[in-house]
Amino acid sequence: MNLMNQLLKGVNLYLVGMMGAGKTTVGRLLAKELGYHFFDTDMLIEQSQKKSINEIFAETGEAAFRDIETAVLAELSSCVRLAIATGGGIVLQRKNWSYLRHGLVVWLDAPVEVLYSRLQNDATRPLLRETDLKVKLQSLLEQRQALYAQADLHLTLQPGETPEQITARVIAEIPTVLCPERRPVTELN
Ligand SMILES: Nc1ncnc2c1ncn2[C@@H]1O[C@H](COP(=O)(O)OP(=O)(O)O)[C@@H](O)[C@H]1O
Ligand SMILES: O=C(O)C1=C[C@@H](OP(=O)(O)O)[C@@H](O)[C@H](O)C1
Ligand SMILES: [Mg+2]
Repeated sequence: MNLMNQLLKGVNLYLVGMMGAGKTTVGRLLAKELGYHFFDTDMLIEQSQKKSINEIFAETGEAAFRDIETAVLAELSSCVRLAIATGGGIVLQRKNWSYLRHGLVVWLDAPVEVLYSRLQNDATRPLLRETDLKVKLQSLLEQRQALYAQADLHLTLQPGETPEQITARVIAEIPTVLCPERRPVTELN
């Protein structure tokens, strides 16, 4: 077992952040690097409801979606050795934090311009439809920033930073949370 796994002891990693920040993309890579299992709360919701996120929002509304999201998170929090990509709104419900706190919460904080460039042609996120995308993203970020900031680890992403580079940075920063006296690890044996 490598140093990182000795430090983590199976603690789950929860990726939080705005739509388009890269939680699903980086979460998958993180799981691979750590020998963890990858889960995405949105994917689990769509599988359990046999509907898309768009359909759930359209047919039962956002409140119902949030209840399902909490139920999925509760299930996941009872497991170990998971890298979990959450939906961008998971931080909104206080009860979700009682589950997130079972693990290590990582905020992938990408600039609005980057989110905008990635989501311009996206049709899978109901909250971004029929609206001025950049204004909406800015407004959501302003509403949520203080919540995201409660994460254990805050990674400010740079334009052009690849998913692989971000994954490596998350891993390097984990010891600074688990062993506060430590600085980022550059070499993991
Ligand atoms: N570091 C990155 N560089 C370039 N594109 C990225 C990066 N991370 C994610 N993407 C792309 O941005 C879009 C949103 O990524 P995704 O992982 O779904 O974000 P989230 O789960 O946070 O909403 C996808 O098209 C993905 O391929
Ligand atoms: O920010 C939000 O409120 C949402 C983010 C989405 O997930 P991603 O962050 O993976 O896009 C999805 O859960 C839903 O559309 C709501
Ligand atoms: Mg996602």
